[in-house]
Amino acid sequence: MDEQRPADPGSSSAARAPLPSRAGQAATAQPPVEVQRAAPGISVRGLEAYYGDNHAIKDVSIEYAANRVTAMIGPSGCGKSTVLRCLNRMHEEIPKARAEGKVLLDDADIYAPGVDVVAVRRAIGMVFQKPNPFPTMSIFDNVAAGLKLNGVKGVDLKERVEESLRGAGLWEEVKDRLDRPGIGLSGGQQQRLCIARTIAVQPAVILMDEPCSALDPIATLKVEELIEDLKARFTIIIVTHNMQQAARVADTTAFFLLGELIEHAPTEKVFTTPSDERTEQYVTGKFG
Ligand SMILES: Nc1ncnc2c1ncn2[C@@H]1O[C@H](COP(=O)(O)OP(=O)(O)OP(=O)(O)O)[C@@H](O)[C@H]1O
Repeated sequence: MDEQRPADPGSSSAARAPLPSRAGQAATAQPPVEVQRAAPGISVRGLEAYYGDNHAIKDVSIEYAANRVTAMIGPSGCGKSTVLRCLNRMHEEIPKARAEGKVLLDDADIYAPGVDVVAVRRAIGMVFQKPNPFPTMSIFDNVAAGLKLNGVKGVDLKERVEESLRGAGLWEEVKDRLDRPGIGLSGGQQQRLCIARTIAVQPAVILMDEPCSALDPIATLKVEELIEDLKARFTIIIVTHNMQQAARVADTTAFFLLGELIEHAPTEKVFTTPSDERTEQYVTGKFG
């Protein structure tokens, strides 16, 4: 990592505050978020990740600020998805894959011995590239399944499903056909259904791995608007290949190259006056 780069935005106490100050973010024009529910940030220290002998992630330290959207960008194979999967311990599900280092969620290391991995994934939910509703289930059951799979008990299912579909901006479109199959929805609606399934569990953080790459421009816009709304209640970390998308949705952007974090700064700075030459070459399309 470049020692000369500016301090990570959202670092230390800023990541914990309900309304994190945006130190060094004067260049960003975005208004402050009206936080409806304070979510913790994630602090990564010295993360190393391997696939067998392949040392894919090298000494990554980064602060993902609370109630903010952080985008991770970089050329194919630079390690964005691997870092993302390390943030909720999905990486270790891949045979021969392992990770070292600390990932702190509100000061608790999710890699500490004895940590309940199911609880980690409940707190840090994930939305995937391709919408993946359960094919045999209704719209209602798809959302309720998120709760059942995560062992959430004692909630009013109907209430939580409605609240989650509203939160995902889908309620008005599906309220009269909750018993119809989830896969009968359009691609964009399916992705919002998957987001509803994720938020039904009330995680603190939502990880998104290229959530719009299978969607058309209109569906993409809806999901991007949704991401903007969701940060009032969740901390959002998104991997995207699309630099315009990062510029539209992210408060801060992290640029990765060959498994290393090169630069993490307010999005506008990354795209206009990056500190590292490699970032500049990437964002101006000179490689990648
Ligand atoms: N399941 C896997 N098994 C072995 N190696 C993997 C696996 N997934 C990723 N890798 C390797 O880890 C490195 C980082 O890959 P990763 O998928 O995290 O990059 P990425 O930036 O998300 O790429 P892309 O933008 O193409 O999705 C690459 O060298 C890749 O080949």
